[in-house]
Amino acid sequence: MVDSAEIAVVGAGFAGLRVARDLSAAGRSVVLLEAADRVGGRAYSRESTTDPGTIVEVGGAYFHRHHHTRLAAEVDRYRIETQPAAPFKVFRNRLAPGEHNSAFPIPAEEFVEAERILFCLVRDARRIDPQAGLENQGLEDLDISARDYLQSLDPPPVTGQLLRSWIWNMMGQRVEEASALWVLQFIASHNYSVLGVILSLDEVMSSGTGALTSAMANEVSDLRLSEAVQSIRQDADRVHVTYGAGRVLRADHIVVATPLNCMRELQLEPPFKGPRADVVAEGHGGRGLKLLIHAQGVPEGISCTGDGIFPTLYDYLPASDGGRILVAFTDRNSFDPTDSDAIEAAVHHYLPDAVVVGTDYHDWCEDPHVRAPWVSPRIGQATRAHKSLGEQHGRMHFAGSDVSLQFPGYIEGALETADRVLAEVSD
Ligand SMILES: Cc1cc2nc3c(=O)[nH]c(=O)nc-3n(C[C@H](O)[C@H](O)[C@H](O)COP(=O)(O)OP(=O)(O)OC[C@H]3O[C@@H](n4cnc5c(N)ncnc54)[C@H](O)[C@@H]3O)c2cc1C
Repeated sequence: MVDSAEIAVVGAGFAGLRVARDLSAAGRSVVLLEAADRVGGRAYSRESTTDPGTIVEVGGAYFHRHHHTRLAAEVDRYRIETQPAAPFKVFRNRLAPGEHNSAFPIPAEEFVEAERILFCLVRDARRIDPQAGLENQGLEDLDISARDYLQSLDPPPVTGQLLRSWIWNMMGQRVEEASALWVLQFIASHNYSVLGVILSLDEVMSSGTGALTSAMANEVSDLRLSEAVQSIRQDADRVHVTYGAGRVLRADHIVVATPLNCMRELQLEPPFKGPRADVVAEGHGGRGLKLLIHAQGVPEGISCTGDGIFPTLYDYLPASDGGRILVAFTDRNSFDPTDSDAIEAAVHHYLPDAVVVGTDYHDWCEDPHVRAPWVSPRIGQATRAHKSLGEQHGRMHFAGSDVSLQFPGYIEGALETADRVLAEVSD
């Protein structure tokens, strides 16, 4: 086994796979080191634990071709079969006061005010240049809690609850903990469209993301699984990478494509300095929890949004027993996914007749190779370090959705940073 390469890549999620595959194709000598025993990282399709034989996504799944063009190109390259996300036909929205059981749940008496709120969101998102980094644009006044920001807009009740529920879902943090600036960044990324964010949950890969990540991995010349990197030291000529049981790999460059919340466990020499060092040490605050709830007695195409401990609960797949597998979003601080009584109560909040058969999930916060689900900064972090998180550090380069400028928190963001890093190491 060689102990040197032109380029070492750390982490075989979408970012690391794309970098290592394209460098392999260009004839560069590359070694991809992955701590887990599988590729894909936070894109993880596997057999359901509640419905054996059914493949489910416990991590990233949804995309929209219009916005997520790099991912669409990968899907097309390997002829990966896709299908529309389950279309919603039945609505149970608990958006106090009352229920609003329609696809567009805003009542007529709120139309004018709802339009004003959407205008304010788009107006404030327009202050963001998604390519510039949030720390460089004088946006500190927006880096406040999403709760305080929404209160300042004074939305009418149903519109306000709808926004709080979706923000909780998309940010993986309650509105009091999530940064309004990060919400606005999502809107800016999706062509300055609020609906663009919600409608980006459009399409899924029929056999799971694993089919795509395996196809990408097959084109990587040297992939080493179950090999965690511990330290990276660089001198004037090379980087020295210590991994596995103390082995050392020498390379001209290294691409670190690990989740942000794992970076503080890597011993880097020289270390980061300034706000970047602080934010890496703190870790981001995303705690999003995606639960796959196998239930009977629920209508096909159900969609629930509202004031429950699950801000959203919606249809995902048919189960083999005639029931449905639903997706619920909440966050790991607010909810214990092992508490089956709490799951039943949370489902009954929207669907009193449902019978819960079982629940499946992956605890990303406890996964030692990931440490958190999708990226969602703590209030005040993004205006201290955003673009700088992905900046080249000598011979070290940084990729991954968590350091993306345009699509952080999405698979597309991982591929976006791979483009940047490929350009850096080609110079
Ligand atoms: C529950 C959930 C739902 C999501 N939903 C969506 C969605 O619907 N649509 C969407 O686009 N995105 C979604 N995302 C986000 C998306 O999955 C991620 O942003 C994306 O997959 C991250 O890719 P990545 O390559 O940046 O990092 P990762 O996929 O996390 O890959 C990083 C890799 O680094 C490895 N690693 C860590 N430390 C080391 C080390 N020391 N040495 C070697 N290897 C190491 C890890 O094992 C991992 O394989 C979701 C994420 C989660 C968790």
